[in-house]
Amino acid sequence: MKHSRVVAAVVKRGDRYLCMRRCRSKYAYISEKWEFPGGKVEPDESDRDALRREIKEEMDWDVCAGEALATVEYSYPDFSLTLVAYLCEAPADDSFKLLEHTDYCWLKADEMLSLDWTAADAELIRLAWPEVAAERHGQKA
Ligand SMILES: Nc1nc2c([nH]c(=O)n2[C@@H]2O[C@H](COP(=O)(O)OP(=O)(O)OP(=O)(O)O)[C@@H](O)[C@H]2O)c(=O)[nH]1
Repeated sequence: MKHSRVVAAVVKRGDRYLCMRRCRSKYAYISEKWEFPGGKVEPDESDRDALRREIKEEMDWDVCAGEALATVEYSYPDFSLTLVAYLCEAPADDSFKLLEHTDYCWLKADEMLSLDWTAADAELIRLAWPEVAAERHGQKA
């Protein structure tokens, strides 16, 4: 099974985070799901360089990765990944484009789990904001 290292930017502006919706994909389990912007790290590339490159490519936006927020190991039916999320302050210029996504929104941490995330991202959110996951679990019980 193919394994990739994937970096994702959790872009923060005030108390909200940037959530992006993927395009349709041949794999139903990631098709049109919500994710954080980013992509695969190429051989000999650092996480931070990969993040800067991917966000430039898919949003024409200049984002600089800050501290690592959380790492998730996840296996989908056809491939596996190590997903590393970095916290990033939103640049003052927020004129990004949707070159590879179909939608976006800025949500507070306690609102994020209302979206239909990829399974890896749902796990990442629970790991990064455990209080939000606990609160949501409590509401459901
Ligand atoms: N960018 C991104 N990808 C994610 C996240 N969560 C997650 O499971 N993935 C998966 O990780 C893989 C990243 O691939 P990608 O398509 O975004 O990146 P890429 O442009 O480098 O890949 P490509 O050149 O093969 O198309 C996809 O299979 C995607 O579904 C996430 O939060 N952000």
